[in-house]
Amino acid sequence: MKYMAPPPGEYERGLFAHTDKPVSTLICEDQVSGLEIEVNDGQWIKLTNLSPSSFVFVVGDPLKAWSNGRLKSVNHRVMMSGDKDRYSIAAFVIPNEGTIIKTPKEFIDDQHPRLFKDLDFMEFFLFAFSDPARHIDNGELLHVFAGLSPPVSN
Ligand SMILES: O=C(O)CCC(=O)C(=O)O
Ligand SMILES: [Fe+2]
Repeated sequence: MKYMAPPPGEYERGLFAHTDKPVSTLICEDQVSGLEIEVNDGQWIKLTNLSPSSFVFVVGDPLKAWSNGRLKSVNHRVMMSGDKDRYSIAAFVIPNEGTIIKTPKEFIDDQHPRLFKDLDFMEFFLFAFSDPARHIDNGELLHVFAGLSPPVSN
């Protein structure tokens, strides 16, 4: 992906805040940082000074569902500053059509009640990019599609 440098002196959105809809994503960025993650108190942290051989592993919503919420699908975005364009590569894990994401029973007990219904990956993925989903907050899509209880905070 290529993100254009913003106008001089500006701090501009390159990619809107979202959680990933593939099972997981590996991101590699080239020289110019810009990837930010949202932490619990609503603060955004820029991932800076990644070595050129680093990859960022992003847990997607289906992996959060599989792990019964133990793995967090972090909200992230790209913000641009400075005068250089940014290049990144993202490798998405998309399972075969027909794959059902099912929480293993080992992740469910009295302290950790089941949070999500079994979900058909491709149905969820298509829903996430469908017209009705445009009116739903991106971070809520998993809960709207498969949540069994009110959303747990990320
Ligand atoms: O370009 C990046 O570093 C982030 C890309 C990303 O979050 C995505 O494609 O889902
Ligand atoms: Fe992403």
